Amino acid sequence: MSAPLLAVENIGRRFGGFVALEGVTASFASNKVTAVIGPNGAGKSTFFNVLSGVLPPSTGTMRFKGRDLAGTPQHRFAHLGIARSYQITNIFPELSVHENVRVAAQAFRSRYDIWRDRAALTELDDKAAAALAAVGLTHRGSATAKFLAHGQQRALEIAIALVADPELLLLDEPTAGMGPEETKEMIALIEKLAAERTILLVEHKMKMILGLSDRILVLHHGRLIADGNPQQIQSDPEVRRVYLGQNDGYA
Ligand SMILES: Nc1ncnc2c1ncn2[C@@H]1O[C@H](COP(=O)(O)OP(=O)(O)OP(=O)(O)O)[C@@H](O)[C@H]1O
Repeated sequence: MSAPLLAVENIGRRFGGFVALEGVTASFASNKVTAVIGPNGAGKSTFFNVLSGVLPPSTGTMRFKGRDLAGTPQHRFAHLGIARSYQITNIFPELSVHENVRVAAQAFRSRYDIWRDRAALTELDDKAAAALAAVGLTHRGSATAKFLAHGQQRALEIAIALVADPELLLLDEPTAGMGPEETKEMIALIEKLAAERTILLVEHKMKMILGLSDRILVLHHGRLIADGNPQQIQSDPEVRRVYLGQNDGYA
């Protein structure tokens, strides 16, 4: 078995006296889709925020490709190969779709050579075009971002994350607010992206998770209560007990 892309050990996070995440140990192999699920307040966002460098963990260690991430500032995460999308669409509404991605590509590059020469600009344009192609938005490149449909805005957000060429892509509720058709398109996109990188997602749509994920982690009260493939998770008695009476559609 090859070394995991990301390995976390005994990760915890406190907010004052409140323990939002405790003792989570897991490792993630390359080119797999892993979903993180759990009832409201289970610690999913906190886990994501820790994995993407938004919040430092209070306890535990994280290693990415064998490198200890302790003390790594958030902006370095993308350079190391970890990028994320957010739960709330996070784009510049007045810029064009292409400009949104190019600005991200510009921000990602070394600030010293951005305006160096024409070739550097062409490179940024090419990078933006490749990211848009990867999410199927080439045909909307010149549209003003605010006029995109919700599903396309979420795809644009993913394109923005892709300019860093991440090996690990964290998606926070990528289908939030989507109807069945847009959800189907997003699933197809995630499947396509997963062929070339590792994907971790937080989602509430259980049917989607069971169909899409190679592996599912279940958090409850900040603890990892189950870790397995969709079949194992579906038949796990503790998971069933936790979801009983929840409105997450688990069945
Ligand atoms: N910045 C913070 N300060 C204090 N408490 C926090 C903070 N962020 C999260 N919490 C608490 O930590 C717990 C876990 O929250 P978190 O948002 O990680 O859960 P979640 O599983 O993502 O929930 P949801 O499904 O509702 O988004 C909750 O009780 C929440 O109130």
